[in-house]
Amino acid sequence: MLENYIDGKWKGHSTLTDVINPANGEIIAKVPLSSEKEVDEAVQAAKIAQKQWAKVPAPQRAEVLYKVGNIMKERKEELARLLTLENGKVIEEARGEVQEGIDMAFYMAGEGRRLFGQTTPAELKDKFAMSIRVPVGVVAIVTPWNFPIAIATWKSFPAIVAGNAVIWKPATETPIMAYELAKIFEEAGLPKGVLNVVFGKGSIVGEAIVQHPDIQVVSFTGSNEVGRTIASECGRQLKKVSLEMGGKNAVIVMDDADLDLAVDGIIWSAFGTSGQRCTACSRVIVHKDVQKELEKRLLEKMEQLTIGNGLDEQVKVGPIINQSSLEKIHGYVELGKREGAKLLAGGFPLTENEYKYGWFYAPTLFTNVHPNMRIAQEEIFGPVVSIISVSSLEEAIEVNNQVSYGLSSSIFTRDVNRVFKAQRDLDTGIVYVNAGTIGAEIHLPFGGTKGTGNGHRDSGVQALDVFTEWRTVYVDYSGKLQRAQIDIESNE
Ligand SMILES: NC(=O)c1ccc[n+]([C@@H]2O[C@H](COP(=O)([O-])OP(=O)(O)OC[C@H]3O[C@@H](n4cnc5c(N)ncnc54)[C@H](O)[C@@H]3O)[C@@H](O)[C@H]2O)c1
Ligand SMILES: O=C[C@H](O)CS(=O)(=O)O
Repeated sequence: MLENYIDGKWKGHSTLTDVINPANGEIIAKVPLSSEKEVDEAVQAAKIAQKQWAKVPAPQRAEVLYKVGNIMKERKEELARLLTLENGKVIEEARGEVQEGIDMAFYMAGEGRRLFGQTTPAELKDKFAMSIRVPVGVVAIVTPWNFPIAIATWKSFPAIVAGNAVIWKPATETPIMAYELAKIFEEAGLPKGVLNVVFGKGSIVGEAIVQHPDIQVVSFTGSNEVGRTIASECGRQLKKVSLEMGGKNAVIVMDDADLDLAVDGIIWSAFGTSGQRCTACSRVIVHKDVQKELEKRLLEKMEQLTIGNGLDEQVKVGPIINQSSLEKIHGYVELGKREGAKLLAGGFPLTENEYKYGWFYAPTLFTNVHPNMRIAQEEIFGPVVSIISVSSLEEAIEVNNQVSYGLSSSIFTRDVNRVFKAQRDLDTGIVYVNAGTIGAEIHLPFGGTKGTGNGHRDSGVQALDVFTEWRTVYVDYSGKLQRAQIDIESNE
């Protein structure tokens, strides 16, 4: 039975819901469905804690993150197995996700000794000017089920090292990672109230967070639908909001590409995590001269994919998170057929034998897809790929950019001129060259253009911009009143 973590105490709740292993339908935990009351309790605790936490020197705040990183490292295998149990992703990817969190802990702990501002000459004599980062106060993070620990670390670690207190609402499908991370923070000695975890529905706990007048920042990762609602409420309240949302990512394969490399990149990006990554490849934009050969090699590789329970080391494609996601994916496949795309492989849920009690979908490949079809425009969030044929690099870039999202893109080519044109013209926050669309590193900014975000970034030092304000400080040590903004000569 999981419990909320508020003001350094574990608090049970009378209303609970089941946490289900998507690979076999087993109930693996029960999680609170909290209310506005618990959100307010957490905010009141956070307000008190933050005042003290902000006064702790940043290098000391960072010590807690070093400890968190070390505990995560010691418990890496156990955390990865729990992650596979609640989310379904295959164990090697679960290990990779936990490692992202560990990397983020050490990276952000390093920021405790940097948190750089700027110093600059002042206009006037005997005057000093600088800008420094200051914490915002109480911040909220709202996270999705597809990367339940990594994304939480991308947000909570910069927030905490910068001197804020955090209210975290994890996705109800994957609360175990949140529970474990809170326990790790507790063991690492984080003062009470600096991190508070409130479990519950987005429509209740999420909305209460967004509405709460004492929460200064909402950092959200999830769907566009929810992101828009959050943004409009935050806009009404003039509350800072950082949004990381969906994607419709493409791999471009040019006629000079190493096709085997491109196939490996597509398979990994499209079917890894069963296509349930914001960065997943769901379009392949291929030069017409190599289309047939690419399709042949893709189909051969797809046949070798083992689908099943992610705890089995041989399995490469795990389950879909739940029944409603499975239905959404299948709905898009049926739509693609009606739109006139040609189904080359997959296109159905797996329901027999070992798949009977879980939610599995066969890796699916469409060809003859027109860029305007809905399957080529909308986020499916499952193992479904559409092949679109083009005749030139310019056309490939145009097709890539003709969607309302802008998260990740990739190009396979051996031509350095094409590489430089592509990285200049592809309208996405992340561009890969001769690699698939997934595999972000935590010390670089992560996020996208257009409908994927609102200009903020997770990860990298850029994450600190979400959780800090800039304070500009002028120190006049002349001992007399000097007046800026009037003719400097008159201040002689
Ligand atoms: N760009 C990125 O960095 C990134 C990374 C991972 C996932 N995603 C996106 O996330 C989506 C999948 O995740 P999901 O299904 O968990 O998304 P979701 O939008 O359904 O839920 C995300 C979080 O928001 C909460 N929520 C739901 N309604 C809310 C409301 N009205 N107010 C406040 N909070 C609310 C949910 O409970 C959950 O914790 C996909 O669209 C994927 O592309 C984006
Ligand atoms: O969302 C988290 C992932 O790490 C992003 S990626 O697909 O690996 O780039």
